[in-house]
Amino acid sequence: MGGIEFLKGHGTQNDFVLLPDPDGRLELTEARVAALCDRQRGLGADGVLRIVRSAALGVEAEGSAGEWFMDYRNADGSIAEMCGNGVRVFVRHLVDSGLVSEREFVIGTRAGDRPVRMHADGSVTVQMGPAAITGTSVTVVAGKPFSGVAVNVGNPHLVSVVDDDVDVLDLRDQPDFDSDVFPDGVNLEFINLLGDDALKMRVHERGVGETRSCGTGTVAAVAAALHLAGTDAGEATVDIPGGRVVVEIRRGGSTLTGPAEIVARGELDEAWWAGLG
Ligand SMILES: N[C@@H](CCC[C@H](N)C(=O)O)C(=O)O
Repeated sequence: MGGIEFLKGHGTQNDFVLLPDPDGRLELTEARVAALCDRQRGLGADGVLRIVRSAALGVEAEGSAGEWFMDYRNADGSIAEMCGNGVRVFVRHLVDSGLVSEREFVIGTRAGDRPVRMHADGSVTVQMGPAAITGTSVTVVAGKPFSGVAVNVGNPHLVSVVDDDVDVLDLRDQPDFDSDVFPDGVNLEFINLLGDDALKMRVHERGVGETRSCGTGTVAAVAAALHLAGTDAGEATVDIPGGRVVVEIRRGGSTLTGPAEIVARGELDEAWWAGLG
């Protein structure tokens, strides 16, 4: 008997295990996701993208106009609303594998439907919805406080402008944050402003740790930078350790454009999977 099909992909080095599950048959427990993402005892990834038809998901995908739904999980097994880099990789797979024949379509996510467009070079533009400024808060990295702008892009972010080069921050441990402001946890972005239309960013993701990129984080970062400059519309490149993306913010909406790569495919061992429970 064959194993369970998987693919491995990344968007600006934010990497994912993709699990094609059109009919929603896989039992994706927290333990299975955490084992798959473990870089020593599993395949290794920042998260899992389950590729499931909206119709097979029932209530969770109710009202989605998308044929396909991105069921995203963080590396620790927790469920998150949205993943900007993940959507691009998800789209790349759907188009490359022929599951979708158009270049423009809609993906269902827990944060709502996301219209997408795949370009000739394989890069993808995602309409990310509104990036809502929700207040301010403080995070503490290695004993040093950084004030930031809270932004909701379907999932929660706190963006701090840093005077020193973001490269010097030690993000190995979970930075402290105010759990009264972020009861469900938060993604923490640290940015350098490189001019009016360019940022450099590092990120500590909720449910993962430091990653080499976070798509929703880049949208939050540009929205916060514009907000601090007294405006709510503009475009910027964001350099993250894993590459570069382009973000556009406009009133009530935003777009994220960047690369997406599929790098491997194979089968999980069924006995290993079953043993994880
Ligand atoms: N890497 C993602 C964000 C994934 C979810 C995040 N860790 C959360 O818990 O909200 C992205 O590219 O947006």
